[in-house]
Amino acid sequence: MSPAPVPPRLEVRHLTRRFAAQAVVDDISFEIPAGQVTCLLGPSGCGKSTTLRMIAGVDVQDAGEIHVDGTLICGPGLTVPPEQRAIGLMFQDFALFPHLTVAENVAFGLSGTAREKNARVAELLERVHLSRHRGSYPHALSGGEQQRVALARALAPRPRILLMDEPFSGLDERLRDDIRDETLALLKEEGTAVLLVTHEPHEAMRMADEILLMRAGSIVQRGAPYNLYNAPVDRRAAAFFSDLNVIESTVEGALASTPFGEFLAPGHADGTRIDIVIRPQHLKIDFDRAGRGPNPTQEEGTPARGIVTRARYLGRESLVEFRLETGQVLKASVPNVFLPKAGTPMWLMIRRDRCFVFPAQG
Ligand SMILES: Nc1ncnc2c1ncn2[C@@H]1O[C@H](COP(=O)(O)OP(=O)(O)OP(=O)(O)O)[C@@H](O)[C@H]1O
Repeated sequence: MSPAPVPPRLEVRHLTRRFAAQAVVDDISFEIPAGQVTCLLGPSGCGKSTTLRMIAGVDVQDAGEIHVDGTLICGPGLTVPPEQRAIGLMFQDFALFPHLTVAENVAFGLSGTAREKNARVAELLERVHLSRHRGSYPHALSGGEQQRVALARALAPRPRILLMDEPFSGLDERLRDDIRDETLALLKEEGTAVLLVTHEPHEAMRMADEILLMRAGSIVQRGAPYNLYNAPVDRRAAAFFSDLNVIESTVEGALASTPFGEFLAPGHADGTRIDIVIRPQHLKIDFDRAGRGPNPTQEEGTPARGIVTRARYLGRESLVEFRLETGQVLKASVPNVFLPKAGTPMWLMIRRDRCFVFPAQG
């Protein structure tokens, strides 16, 4: 007989929360297995924190259920109190206890003998490289160190689930990526199921095994970061991850005509207005040779001539803006330093395999 399937560590079914008759979380369902980091990503006000608060037990849903390891903890007629949920919390303001030392902060939620507690505190402080600060008070630590103490404190009781709400947003920009990587390594070692709320796509891409993209209370797309970036469900989902170029067209005979040649628009009826969407890094640039550009290719289609209107160096790449003969402005992102003068004619090609075709918005 095959073993019974392991239930997900966290399972949320049809969760709904209304304020003044408006659903700010509207029938969402998802699951997180042990050891997985899932990011709830979306713009401000889309319902991310409300979702987290219901799972933590500090807010109660109007409908739906929450299960941990296959056991109902919150549903019709049942609400397990927050302190009995084995769920750890880590929020933006780490809220360390100022009158307790680093070691005392980490030990705060621990049970067991003094020896067991000391061993767990020592293990975690070692892991976050803060052993030498065990006797320090929070005010004597940097923001990044305080964040690591908060992480150690949240993980100390070995929670089954860790909920993190914008945990890195109070930190210096330059510190953040290092701390994200360190945090991720520790979370993976501990095998906790993590639900991390963020409005920053970069953070979700860096941290998540799975992203749940949320908009106006609903999950509009879910999947690995690669899938959300490379196969967005709609133009707004695509725009969440980078700048976009949008070329508008109308379908005729299953084809859409553009300055870059004709595009297939299967499944769109004749007369449908569509947006052909492409990220700036998928535009290619070539030089103008006395009014001539490169030959058309199957992959890149027909090149279109444009005039440079602006070029800016952004560090890792340069952003060059062009005006096509149709008047449309397109942005191309080019690695390293590429700063052609305004007015320079150049040729643009677009990676057809990187274009998305959506019905026009609005
Ligand atoms: N207690 C409350 N009473 C009334 N409305 C609320 C309450 N809590 C949240 N809301 C509303 O619910 C919506 C979702 O809020 P929520 O904090 O979940 O969004 P969020 O996606 O986490 O946003 P942010 O990233 O800005 O924190 C917002 O419009 C908010 O004003």
